This record gives sequence, C-alpha cells and structure tokens, in this order.
Amino acid sequence: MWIIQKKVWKRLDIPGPKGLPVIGNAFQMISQTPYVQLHKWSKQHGNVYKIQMFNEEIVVLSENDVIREALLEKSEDFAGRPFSWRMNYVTPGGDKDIVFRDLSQDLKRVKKIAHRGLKQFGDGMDRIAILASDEIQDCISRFQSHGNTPFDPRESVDQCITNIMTGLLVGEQIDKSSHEFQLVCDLVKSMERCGYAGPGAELDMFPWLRYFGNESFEILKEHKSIREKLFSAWMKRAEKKLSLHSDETRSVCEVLHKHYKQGEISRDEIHGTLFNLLVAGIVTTSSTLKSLLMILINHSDVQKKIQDEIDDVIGDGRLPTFADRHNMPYTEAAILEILRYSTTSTLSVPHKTLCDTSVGGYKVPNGTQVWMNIWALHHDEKYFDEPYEFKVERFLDDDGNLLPGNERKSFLPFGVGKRECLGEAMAKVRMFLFVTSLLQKLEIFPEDKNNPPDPDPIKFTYAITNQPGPFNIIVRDRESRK
Ligand code: HEM
Repeated sequence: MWIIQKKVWKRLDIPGPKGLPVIGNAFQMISQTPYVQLHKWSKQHGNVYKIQMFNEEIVVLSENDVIREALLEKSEDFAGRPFSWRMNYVTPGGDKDIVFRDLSQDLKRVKKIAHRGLKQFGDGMDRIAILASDEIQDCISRFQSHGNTPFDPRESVDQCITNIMTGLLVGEQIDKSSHEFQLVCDLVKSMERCGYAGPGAELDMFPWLRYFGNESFEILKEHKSIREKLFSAWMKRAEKKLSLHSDETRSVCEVLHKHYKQGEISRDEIHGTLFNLLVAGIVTTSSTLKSLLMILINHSDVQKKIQDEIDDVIGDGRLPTFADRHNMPYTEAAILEILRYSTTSTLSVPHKTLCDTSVGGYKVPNGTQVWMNIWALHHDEKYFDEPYEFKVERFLDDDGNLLPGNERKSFLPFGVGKRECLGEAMAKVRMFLFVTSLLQKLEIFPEDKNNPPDPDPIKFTYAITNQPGPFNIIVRDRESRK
C-alpha cells in the first residue's frame, strides 16, 4: 500500500501539504470551509501546489497571476472538466450538458444555442428586467407583510430568483403555491445538498456505496426522476406554444425546441442545458443577494449611501431600470464588493488540463484536475487592504466613479476564458434591480440592533455556493424622500 501511495504522490513534481497514507489530504479537507484550508496551504506551499484526494493529485491555484495564466493565456489547455461519478450519474446523457462537459466542438455548439436562448431577452437584458420587476415587487410585498415582526428573508429571496429563472426558461411565471413550483425548488435544493464539495462527494470515491443505502445517492436518484418528468413537460409545452405563435420564440425552452427540430441539439443536451441554467441560474444569484442582505443589516452606512443614490437618480415616482446603473456607481460597487467579500463560488467549478502544459513554472500533465481558489484570489492582501472588511470604496476611484473592469485586479467572480460564466449579464441585471427596488421602498434592520448576526463569510454555509445560514431581519417602509 505504501509503495502505491508513494507512486501516486510522486506523479506531479509540485510541492504540497503532507497527507495521510492512502487518503492523502482528504481528511483535512472535510470542513465547512475547505477553501479556507486551501488558502492557508497556499501561504505555506506557494500559489501553485498540489493536494492528494485518495489516489488523485489535484493542482490548486491561488493567486491572480497564475489563475489568469491558466484561464486566459492557456485557456484551451485548462478548459476540461474532471470526471465525477456523481455528476456523470446525475447529468443527462452522462456529460451532455454545459458545466460538466470537456471543451469540444459539441460544447461550443450547445453553449451557443443556450446563449441564443438567453440573448432573446434583449442585448441589454431589457425583457429580463421586465420579468424580474414583477417578481421583485412580489418579494418586497412578502417582506412588508411581516409588519414589525422579525423574519428570515432567505426563502422569499430563493422563491423570487427561482421564479424569475423559470419565467425565462418556460416563458411564464409559475404559481408559487403549485406542485410544479415545489418540484423546481426541490430540484435546486437537492443539487445544493449533494453539490460537488459537500456531502455526496463520497460517491465519487466509492460509487459502490450506492448499493448500501447511501443517503446522497437516494437524493440524486429522486432528483433525476423529477427532472426527467418536469423537463419533458416543459418541452412539450414549448412545442405547443411555438406552433401557436408561428415559430416566434419567447422562452429558452422554445429556442431549444426550435434548434432540436433543426437537428442541432439532442434531447439529452436540452435536458442538460435546462439542468445547468436552472441550478446555476438560481443558487448563485440568490446566495449573493442573501449575503448582501446580511451585510446591509450590519452596515447601515452602506444602506444609507445606496438609498441616497436611489433618491438622487430614480426618486420614488418610478421603478428602477437597469439603465439607471450608469448613474449609480456606489450601488454597482456595493454589488461588486459583495461578490468579492462573500465569494459566492469559492472554488469555481473544477477544471482539467486537456494537454501537457504548465502554470507558474510547474509542469502539469494532460488530464490533471485543477482547482481555482477564487476565495484566495478575492482575499489576497497584496490587492485588497483588510480583505475581510466590507469596503465598497475599493471599487471606486477618487472621484467616486466605478473602477473600469481592467483595473479590478484579482477579481474573477464569474471566471474568465473558455469556461467563463454564461449568466453573468443576467445575474447583474437581477442583482441590481433587486437591491435598488428593495431599498427604494424599505429600510432593513437586524432583529436585535445590539446583537446583529455575524456577517463573517467564513462562518457562512458552504454548499455549491457560499451563503449565510438562518438570520432574521425587520423591515420598515421608508418615509422621507426627496
Ligand atoms: C452571482 C451570480 C453568478 C456567479 C457568481 C457565477 C459564477 C460562475 C463561475 C465562477 C463559473 C465557473 C467558471 C469556470 O469554470 O472557470 C460559472 C459557470 C457557469 N455559470 Fe455562472 N455564476 C452566476 C450566475 C449564473 C447564471 C444566472 C447563469 C445562467 C443563467 C449561470 C450559468 C453558468 C453556466 C452555464 C456555467 C458553465 C460555463 C462552462 O462550463 O463553460 N451562472 N458561473
């Protein structure tokens, strides 16, 4: 056993923390915050190091220069996705989706169609903004319905973002009290519960556990069966609607169906794309907004500055539009700062090399799994002074203007290069409209002003994304405005 262990460990000529025989560093990684442990190791072993998870060595990149080298300069080399038994089981057709598929002509084809599906909502995402507005107003009314009583806002935020996403996918709002809506929520929750770094990871190492009543496997099995029925029903509805309005597409499902009829996308690829858009499109955005609420109740000064900007630019006579962002640098900077501070996608999605290559001067052979520690990138003291403090001003210049993209160093909340996020523009529209619509109408407070919940993101819950655990807020209608 020791000889096998030794052989595996010596494969990559890259430094790394010592692990235990056979399991390597797996035990040290079982923590609520694996990205924090990985960040600590980077301080001891450098910005490129390796860890061992059982019989696999994984390269971890932890700093701006090396992450950009891999994702931008050598984008094609690092654009693969490692095999995961769990994801292969749960993904339609094994790997016929977008997120978990290697870079290939097929991936490019499906990504292009998915992009077209999202693009039909307007280059400036104007139709998304209209769809989002109704749902956000509904969420605000739910908040108001609690009067002066404290409540946990997380479920209402989840429901709001879920229904915006399903609205885009199927072209209509789903009744929140319906069985269909509950199924969508269950699908998303089961992926949060069994996402790649949390419980369920044991199935990647020991797939045979599924024969022994493994709880994660039972959840994934249920997920697959619900999803199959739900997506088949959505696609049937899309086909019917398309025939009614002479092939003019009005939803992502309709665009997918149109391309299916033209033989450009398979049924598994359609289900894979819907699966990705639903999960990635909901969990990430709602986690970021929940983190922002947590910050706002801890930083009344930030809340006040956003409200001042809303009063100056929008007033209270109309609803916010996405175009308002051009005149609201402070609000935009607050959204960027929450993406940095809480880092929704702490370890991004794992990458894999598609050829023999190198990074930071180290050789990395074909087929090596590579993790980008976005958390470490976003909390690097070299680029951010007091990185664990929430400071909106770091994204503003001396005149209060938003820092241009090329000056935002060590900041990649949506990734970059061949595998960059497909939904960045959409996420930004929804976050901007949510924050401005909410703070236009309401002030929000912690349940106990003298003892607000701890906003430290290291204490958040880490599933697929980093997000706060239970916390209560109190809302009050805003009174005096310009
Ligand atoms: C705050 C919101 C969001 C954040 C922070 C976020 C972040 C990310 C990150 C870090 C990646 C991985 C990049 C890489 O592999 O290097 C990613 C990929 C992806 N995201 Fe997002 N995302 C967000 C919202 C969305 C939305 C709204 C959608 C869909 C409508 C979406 C769809 C995707 C897809 C399909 C991929 C896979 C791309 C590929 O593998 O080629 N994301 N996202």
